[in-house]
Amino acid sequence: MPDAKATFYRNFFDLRKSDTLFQVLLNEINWRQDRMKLYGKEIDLPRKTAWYGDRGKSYTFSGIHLDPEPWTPSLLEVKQRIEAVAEVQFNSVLLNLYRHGGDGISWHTDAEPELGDNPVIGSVSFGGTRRFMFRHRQNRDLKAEVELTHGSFLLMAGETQHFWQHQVPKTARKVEPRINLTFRVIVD
Ligand SMILES: O=C(O)CCC(=O)C(=O)O
Ligand SMILES: [Fe+2]
Repeated sequence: MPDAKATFYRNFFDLRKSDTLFQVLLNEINWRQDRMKLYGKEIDLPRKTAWYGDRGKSYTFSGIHLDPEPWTPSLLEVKQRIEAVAEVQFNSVLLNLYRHGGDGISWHTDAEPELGDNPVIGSVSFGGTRRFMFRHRQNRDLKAEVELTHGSFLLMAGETQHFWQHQVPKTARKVEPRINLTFRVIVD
């Protein structure tokens, strides 16, 4: 991918660890149903979300203001493992729960001002495989995609968020529930 710095690690967590983390996160995370404005109407986001992190690192996402809940042991375990390769210290994580194929996230960049200029985003997936698609903002013919499998880790850095949008499309196929964790660095 030109104008990007993205690295994919397929089996970053082994199967046993991934199975455990999926179950623990499904049960222990305080999943919320957030809403967003779409053409003047309030609608449910097509996924459940949660926001955990260091105290005081609050964040605005799609017009929703989120205060972080305190780290849990399993979140800290995942954070430590990915920090070893990401070479940054993450201070917060946005979690997404895609319950079925009707859940997804549409085209966007992770370019909120809280993230600074060239954000490092560490994205970990557990559960059902979903497509993760990229498209270049200036040249829409430039595309890339990766299957985000159980236990995988996608690291995005450098100018990726300036030049590339991403999405997890909804699908009519039968897919298992999926948990995604996007670790971020909120700068103050
Ligand atoms: O579920 C994913 O893999 C992507 C989530 C995402 O793009 C986000 O939360 O900003
Ligand atoms: Fe994103």
